[in-house]
Amino acid sequence: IHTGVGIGRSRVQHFLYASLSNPLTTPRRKGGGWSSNQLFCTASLIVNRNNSQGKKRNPAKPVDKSKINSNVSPHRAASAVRLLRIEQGGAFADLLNADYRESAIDDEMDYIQRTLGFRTNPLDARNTRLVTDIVAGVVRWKRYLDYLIFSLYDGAKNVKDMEPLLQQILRIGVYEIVKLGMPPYAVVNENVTLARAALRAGAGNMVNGILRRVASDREKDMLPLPKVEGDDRSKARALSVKYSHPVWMIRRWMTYLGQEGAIQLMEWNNSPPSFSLRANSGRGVSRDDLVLLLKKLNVQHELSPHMTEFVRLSTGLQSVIQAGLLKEGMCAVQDEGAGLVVSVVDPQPGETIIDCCAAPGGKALFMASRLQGQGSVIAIDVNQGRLRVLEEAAKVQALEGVVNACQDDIRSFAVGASIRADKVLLDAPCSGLGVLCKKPDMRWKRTLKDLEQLILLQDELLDAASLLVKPGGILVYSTCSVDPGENKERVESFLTRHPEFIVEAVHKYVPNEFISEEGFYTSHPTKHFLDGAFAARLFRVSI
Ligand SMILES: C[S@@+](CC[C@H](N)C(=O)[O-])C[C@H]1O[C@@H](n2cnc3c(N)ncnc32)[C@H](O)[C@@H]1O
Repeated sequence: IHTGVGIGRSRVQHFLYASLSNPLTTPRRKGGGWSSNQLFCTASLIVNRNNSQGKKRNPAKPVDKSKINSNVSPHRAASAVRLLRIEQGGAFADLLNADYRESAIDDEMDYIQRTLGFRTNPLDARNTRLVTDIVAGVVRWKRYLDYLIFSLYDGAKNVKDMEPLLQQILRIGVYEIVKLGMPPYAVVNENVTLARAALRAGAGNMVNGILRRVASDREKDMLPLPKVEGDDRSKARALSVKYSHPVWMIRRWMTYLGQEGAIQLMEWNNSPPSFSLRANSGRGVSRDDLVLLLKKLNVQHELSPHMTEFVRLSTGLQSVIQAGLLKEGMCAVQDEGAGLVVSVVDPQPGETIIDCCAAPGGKALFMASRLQGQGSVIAIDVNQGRLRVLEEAAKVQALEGVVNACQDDIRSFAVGASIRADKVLLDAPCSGLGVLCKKPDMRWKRTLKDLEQLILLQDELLDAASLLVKPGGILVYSTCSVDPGENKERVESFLTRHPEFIVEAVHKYVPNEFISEEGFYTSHPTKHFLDGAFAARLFRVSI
């Protein structure tokens, strides 16, 4: 029996046959737990190593100093370039900022040089955090920022008429003044300098005019805003500017959450996200151990009231990342909303679990850690690149003996397979409408047409996943959406096609506050202050 990740489909099936008749019992590492002494030593080592790494953060390759423009603010130049890359589809808004490799910092400077024609002074840790915050904020507030810019500037009818770099510089400036409340004088000067250096004097003049006008209108509390009035369509259009979301999403939310509910959800999506960490029992790290490490790093935290492995951070995620706790596999960043889906699956040692859409592995690895070294998680995903991330994470978290990755489309896998698992998780591709707070660019990428296509795909994947459940076994269908069309309606439709399944209410598995009247698990951001998530537990009564 193989214990490594990355095996092909036929080997997975062979593995399954073997493990079903003879459950895999990988023993837990002897002495796998960590003493508090070990943990303190580890934390010190990590912190010290990080400090020494910090000294090495100067660019490794020789820099042509003549091309460094030290008048330009590094975080604004980097933000403008990153925003351009996001808009052109080459990057995404990374809130974790987890890439502290020298090469990544070099890459950022290379992009700046290629786009603007010069380098800036290097980004220090504070500047790097500012870039993350500004980029995420500008992406979130894009529609509102553009409304302000084009209400105050009549040279262009709409965004498309303005050159892209100028547009990003203006958005950054307006965001800094209006949403961050930064001193207007500095914001105007710095963004004018950037526009002059990266474009031309005339662009600097335009930035000067618009930002000054924004600053003065804000001072007088006279910033323009459309009135929320008229029929639903007009109201949704005005709300779309005020809360910077696509009209189609607002109209959908107004239908099933009401106008107030839709506004609350948008306010949540526009707020800075908070993060949770899961202590990795795969490496023998308990939540108490993790708490000791966080105390050592002076990171504020509180215990999750819902799950014994989870800790909530108020701030300090960057310190956790820089200290290497993720890289060392001590813990993983995971939202409790997603973690509770694993509680619905309720993995038990010795079980064989198939995760049909497993990558990048958040739930697969948490399920694997709950198996305590006995049993297996077959992690299937159609996307090779994302599956590679899962495989790497399985190694880091010392779970590769339990997780077996397999690249395949679950629809063809299920048709050819004669295997049946104890539990099958289908964490379906979805609109992600429950996690917009953590994914600032997602709201602009999704369309109503996507949602309609995803619903068709979810039905097909559910049909396929159901083939893999043994009689008496469990199928869990989950999403990170708050849309009933992707959640309870998909389950209702599945049950009409599959009378061999019935709903098992999730009372035994998650706290009551998360249980819908139909017996499903639902986490709603504005009710539970977690990511949105949904899971239904379906019991296979017959063959
Ligand atoms: C919501 S994500 C899964 C997240 C994952 N469960 C986790 O916790 O990290 C959905 C995944 O479904 C995969 N997927 C989409 N269509 C698929 C298919 N037909 N067969 C297998 N995987 C598929 C995507 O590649 C994507 O990784």
